[in-house]
Amino acid sequence: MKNTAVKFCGFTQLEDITNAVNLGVDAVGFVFYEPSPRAVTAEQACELAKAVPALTTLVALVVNMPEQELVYLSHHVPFDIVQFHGDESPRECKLMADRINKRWIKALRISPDDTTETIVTQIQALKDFGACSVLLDAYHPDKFGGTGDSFDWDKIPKHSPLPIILAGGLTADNVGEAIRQTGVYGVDVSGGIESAKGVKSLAKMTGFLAKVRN
Ligand SMILES: O=C(O)c1ccccc1N[C@@H]1O[C@H](COP(=O)(O)O)[C@@H](O)[C@H]1O
Repeated sequence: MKNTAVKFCGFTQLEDITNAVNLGVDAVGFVFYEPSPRAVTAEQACELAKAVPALTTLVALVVNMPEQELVYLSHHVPFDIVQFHGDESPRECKLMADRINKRWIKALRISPDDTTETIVTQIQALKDFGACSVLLDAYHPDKFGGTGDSFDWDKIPKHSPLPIILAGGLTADNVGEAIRQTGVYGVDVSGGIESAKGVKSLAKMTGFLAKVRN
């Protein structure tokens, strides 16, 4: 039985990162998107990154960030992977990731109009442009992510061109079923492990990881 990789996203507090790392999370994410209640600045992220040990992946989540800002971010925050979570095209993702010499993930926001076939086509395009993984999140008309909404997991391809990270409305109550049903490579959660926006709950992080590992 393979282990499912786990990313916890949207950290704003040093202590929460330390707790997540001690619980054995694979990756932690910082949100660099000002309208988000979980947003951090490059300066704050630089301090928070001190709690991330060498073998835990640090992910920078950005939404339609101008290239110059991303370059600035890459010079100030020691992140490993950039997660594009906006309207960036595969080509734009590649160009920006190449500019900062980082591996990248692209979030696809799955709408009711999407089918397994449209999802596979989009994932193939990301692969062709060099993405290392794809993240599938729920579509929301006014928000880019972190909505707590999930989507129809039946649409997730069983044979994907890239490893799939599932996100959107995951909690300790549904993550076990999500993994059983989809067999995804990894899961990503923000709201489902919080006590308040941007503040993680140790009990919820513990419960979430227990359900993934079991
Ligand atoms: O967390 C945010 O505020 C956010 C803002 C803009 C884009 C993405 C955002 N978060 C990511 O959305 C998914 C799902 O989050 P949730 O578990 O449903 O709360 C996840 O990748 C978050 O990191």
